[in-house]
Formats: sequence, structure tokens, C-alpha cells
Amino acid sequence: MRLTGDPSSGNMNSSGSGNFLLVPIPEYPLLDCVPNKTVKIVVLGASNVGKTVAGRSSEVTPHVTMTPLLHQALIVRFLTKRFIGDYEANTGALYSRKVTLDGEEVSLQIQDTPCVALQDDAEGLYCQEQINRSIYWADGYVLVFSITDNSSYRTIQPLYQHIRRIHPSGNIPVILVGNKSDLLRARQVPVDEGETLATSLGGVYFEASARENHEGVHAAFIHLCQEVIRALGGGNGEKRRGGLHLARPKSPNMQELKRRFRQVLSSKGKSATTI
Ligand SMILES: Nc1nc2c(ncn2[C@@H]2O[C@H](COP(=O)(O)OP(=O)(O)OP(=O)(O)O)[C@@H](O)[C@H]2O)c(=O)[nH]1
Repeated sequence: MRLTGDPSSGNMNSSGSGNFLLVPIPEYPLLDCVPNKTVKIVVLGASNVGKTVAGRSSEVTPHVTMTPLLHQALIVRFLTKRFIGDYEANTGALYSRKVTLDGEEVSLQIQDTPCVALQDDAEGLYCQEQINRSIYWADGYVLVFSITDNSSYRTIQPLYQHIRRIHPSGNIPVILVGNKSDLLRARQVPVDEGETLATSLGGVYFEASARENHEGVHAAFIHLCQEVIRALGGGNGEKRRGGLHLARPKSPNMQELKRRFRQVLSSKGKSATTI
């Protein structure tokens, strides 16, 4: 991401006065993606966990408008290596980048989403349709909670079940990220609970701080990319996860027609012999 100011100064927090504008995170033109090597990732979680800055605009555009005293996130940390203190971004932005994974160039697409919330019964989820579409679209899932917020942790299991309902079969590459690991004194979710939950989801647990550390965030995203590549079959881009295949519709009408046709033929044959 480039600032209209001087990004090399590293001073990207919005502590200064007045609004300022970020030009878009440099986009890798979607049409120009590495053929057949695209990894699609969606970042999901409760409100205020630091996944990205979401839920504040319905405009779908990769532009990120910075205003003071707002928020920041993991996606931006991963893409820019920087922590951007306070900003407001667009919900539903799709960021695309070229990354090198195990020596191979891959087009990485990361979908920003609005937050999800537990329903009153704490089992179901309030989940916008836009999120369902993102879940359906994605190859891999970053499930984020804040280690300082137990309720965000409790959202993860229902969220995963929700993904499972959208992709009922097949391998679901997933990582669990406990963000805000810099706030140790405010910790509400112990490390082993994160690990246990991640294992039960078939993923790996990462603790990260979008605020303090790029490496943790980077390691988490890269791990997921590698999992996705594996699940897609060595990066050849084929969608092999059961849930993402639209099953070729059987043709019950054709079969029914054939059956009836046979029935008619055999009954005609019978009647012919009885005549
Ligand atoms: N201390 C600390 N604060 C963080 C970290 N990541 C995000 N925050 C802060 O947490 C708040 C929420 O961050 P957001 O990125 O808006 O969280 P979100 O998950 O996108 O929230 P929604 O927009 O409600 O979906 C902001 O005030 C951030 O500055 C972190 O690693 N450490």
C-alpha cells in the first residue's frame, strides 16, 4: 500500500491532524493473474478483532480511505508489512497480489468482509449475504478472534459450522488467528484453547499482533496459502474441494423419460403378443 504521503518514512499512523487518503493497495490486475494459479482467501471473524476494517461501507472497491481515529488490521499488515493505526476502509474490498510460494508465482486474492455476530442462542450466526458469497467463493479461510475478547473466540466454532454448511464436503483449508497478542495483560483466551479449537477445525493456530508484528501475520497467511495450494492439487488451479464443485446436475427427467419409454415399449410388446 502506498500513501499519498511518504510511506518510506514508516509514519503511517493517522495521529496527525486531518484526513488523508491511501491510494489503493497496489492491485495485481485480476485479468493479469497467473494463469491457473490463484489462491482465494477470505478473512472472517467477529467485530473489532482486527481482521481488517470492515462493515463501514457497502462500496466494493479496493480503495482505502483513511480517516483519523478509526481502525486497522491483519490484511493491511500482511499486504503492506505496516501497521496502520486508524483508518476506515471499504467493506468487501478484494485485494489481489502476486506472491511467490515455494519458488512459484501465485496470484493471491484476499477478500475483506464485514463482521459476523452470534445470535442470541449463541449457536447461529448473523451473517450478511455478502459473507456467504465470499465463503462460497474462497479456497481458504482465515478465522480471526481477539485473544482479549472471549466472545469473539466463541464465534469461531459456529462460523466454521457455517462454512461447512456452504461447503458440506471436502477439505476446507483454514487457519485460526488469535489477534492482539500484544495485549497480554488483557488476555481472555489462553493459547491452549486456541490450539485445541484450531485442531478440532483441522487447522493450525497462530497468535499474531497486527499492531506489533508483521512476521506472525505473514507466517499465518503464507501457511494458509500453502494449504490451499495443496488442497487445490499442487497449485494447478483446479477446484477440487467437493463443496466448490457445482455438481453436474443429473437429468432425472431424461432418465424418467427413458424409463417410461421402455415401459411403453414393453407394454406394446406385451399387447402385441396378446393380440
Ligand atoms: N492492540 C492491538 N489492537 C489492534 C490489533 N489489531 C487491531 N487492533 C485494534 O482493534 C480495533 C479493531 O480493529 P479493526 O481492524 O477495525 O477490527 P475488525 O475486525 O475489522 O472490526 P469490524 O470492522 O467491526 O469488523 C482497532 O481499534 C484496531 O486499532 C492488534 O494486533 N493489537
